[in-house]
Amino acid sequence: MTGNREAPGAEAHRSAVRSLLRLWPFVRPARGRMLAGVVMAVFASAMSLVIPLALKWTVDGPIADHDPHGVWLGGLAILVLGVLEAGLFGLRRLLVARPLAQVEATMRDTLYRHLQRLPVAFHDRWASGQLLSRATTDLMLLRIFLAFALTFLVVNGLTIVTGFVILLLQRWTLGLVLLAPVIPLVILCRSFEARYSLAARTAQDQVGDLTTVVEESVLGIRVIKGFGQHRGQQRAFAALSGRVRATELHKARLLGSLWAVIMILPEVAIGAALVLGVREVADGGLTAGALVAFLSTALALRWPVESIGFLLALSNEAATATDRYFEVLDVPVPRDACASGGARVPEGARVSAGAPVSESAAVAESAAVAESSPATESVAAAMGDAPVRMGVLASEGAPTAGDAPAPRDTPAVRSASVPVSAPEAEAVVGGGLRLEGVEFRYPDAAPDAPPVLRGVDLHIRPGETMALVGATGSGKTTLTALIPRLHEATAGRITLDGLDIATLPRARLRELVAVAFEEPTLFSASVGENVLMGGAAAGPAELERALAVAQADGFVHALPQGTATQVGEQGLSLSGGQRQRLALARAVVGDPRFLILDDPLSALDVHTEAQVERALREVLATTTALVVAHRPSTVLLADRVALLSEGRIAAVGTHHQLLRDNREYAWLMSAPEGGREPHEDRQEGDDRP
Ligand SMILES: Nc1ncnc2c1ncn2[C@@H]1O[C@H](COP(=O)(O)OP(=O)(O)OP(=O)(O)O)[C@@H](O)[C@H]1O
Repeated sequence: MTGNREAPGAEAHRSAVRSLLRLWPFVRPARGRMLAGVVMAVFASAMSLVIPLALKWTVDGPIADHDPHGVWLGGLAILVLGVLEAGLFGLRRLLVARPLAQVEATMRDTLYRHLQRLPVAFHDRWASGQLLSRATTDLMLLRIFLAFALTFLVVNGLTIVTGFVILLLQRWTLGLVLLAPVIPLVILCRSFEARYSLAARTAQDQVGDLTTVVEESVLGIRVIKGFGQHRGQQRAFAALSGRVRATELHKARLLGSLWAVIMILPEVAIGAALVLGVREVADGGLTAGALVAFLSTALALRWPVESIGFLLALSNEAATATDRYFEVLDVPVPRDACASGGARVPEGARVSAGAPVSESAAVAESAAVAESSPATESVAAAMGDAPVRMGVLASEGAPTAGDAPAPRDTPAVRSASVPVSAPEAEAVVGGGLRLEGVEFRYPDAAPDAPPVLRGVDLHIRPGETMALVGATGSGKTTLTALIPRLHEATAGRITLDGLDIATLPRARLRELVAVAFEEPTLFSASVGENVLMGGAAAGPAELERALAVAQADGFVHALPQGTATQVGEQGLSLSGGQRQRLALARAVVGDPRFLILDDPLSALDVHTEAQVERALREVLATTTALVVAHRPSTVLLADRVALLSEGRIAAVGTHHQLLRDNREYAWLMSAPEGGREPHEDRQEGDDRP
């Protein structure tokens, strides 16, 4: 993933409260305990307001009357109130910790599931660090807000109101003196909120960019070291990190200035009340005990008032985190992607697309996730809709008439493990893989750029293997990505055994089609788990067969724990050829009806390639396959070859026919002379011979 891709920018003006209200569907299951926590915190704060009253009673009563017994009683009452206050605060923490950890886990789980269901085009557009930071830093900010800031905003707000009522009741003149700073403070807080929320958004986005750079540097460490780019990379990182630092300092300055005013104004007001109060005591208008109680109440309100600054800051950061979270969750998921696994988004949490399911489903799902093993879960989750072992639609249709030779006569009929619906059985008559007038343009392509594919017509008959050949950048990978609907064709239609893939449920489509990509991606799991991702119903026997087909059995069994050996992150502990063979094994393990291979042998040495080709021939004989090929040896696996040129299928025929009749194909398949690459013979901008 590249760091250049952007995440949608911040809305400059939005209400923090409105943003935070969107958390309700997730918070609802914890509402009982959260409310109980607030009640406890209110009681605890009430204790802090009752203590000054006990103090007043002690000073004006037993101390004034020189009653040692009463003084002890007063002291004991104050001690009990203090212990109660501390105990209630501790209990509150215990009460909310578990449900809020669950809220965070559910939100993270929902985000992850949603990401798995979003189309590839979304992942092309979003930088990985932006998604990572939403799933980690932002959710942590939200937990802190829910566990701490939200409760204390309520409790401290109530404490301040109650405290001022008590102060006004005790001595309204002195109470008004303390109330005087409220108006400037409210104005200040409003201006702070607007500025701080912008700074918080910038900081959180910058942390996302920084995460992307760290991730890319770690994954690309070989390239960075190989090209001695560590200093350049370090400079780029330092520049980004400097920007994060500057934003954090800006936030600290904003918070610091708010805090200074929030602390100074009440101190000044308390000082003024003290002077006036002492004068009243001297004039005999007020008892010493009443003044002590008044000032103790005022001092008990210091922390609630002073805390408003950073509670507002935390709330703004949480509102920003909520916006960032829902920016992803609001991206519509293709409807059938939801249907296959269920969109585990609490009711009301998502505003667009896909039918949200109940929050209890989300929680139950999260519990199930927690019980499964991390490795298996991560692999299964990475697959999104883990494929069920493929079945067969029905008997093959006879090859249609055409000018090319008939495919090998090995029928692609196997025992069905997935029930075949009536429409599927009817549709199979026009069997094979067919592309009709297919057009595709990348969503982020320049508006004036021509589509990558325009009017692609191609028919691969049942059981046939078709090689797809074309110049670099001609759109071969793009075309293969349309068949399992990793991207949606912008026009035209693609049918599998006569069924339009646009109407097939995505889960069904993925059962029918298996893909091995040019870049073999492996996950942090065992070799066996990586391969078995290609066939949920496949067992040890299928695993062994797939490894043998991909000529991977030799090296896999030589690994310390055989198929149970863990491959490192992204399979980097294996060679490129080994990874490619495992990716191939994964594609064939589910015995797929349609097999799409994107240059599957590119990283193999000639001897291994020859061995893999031999084994692949057996697999290809029983499937309908499209194989992207750059080399004659790979092309020879196919019955026919399609030449992709300028976004269209320019020619279809056997390898030898095309070599003879098509200059572009002959040029693409010819070995470079004298070490010169074919494109060196051409003019700049000319992609054809
Ligand atoms: N995500 C994307 N967004 C925009 N354009 C893209 C994207 N992916 C590929 N392209 C463009 O689409 C065109 C076809 O790319 P594609 O990868 O399909 O070619 P290819 O024939 O498979 O090339 P190669 O033989 O080098 O693998 C290229 O011009 C490429 O720049």
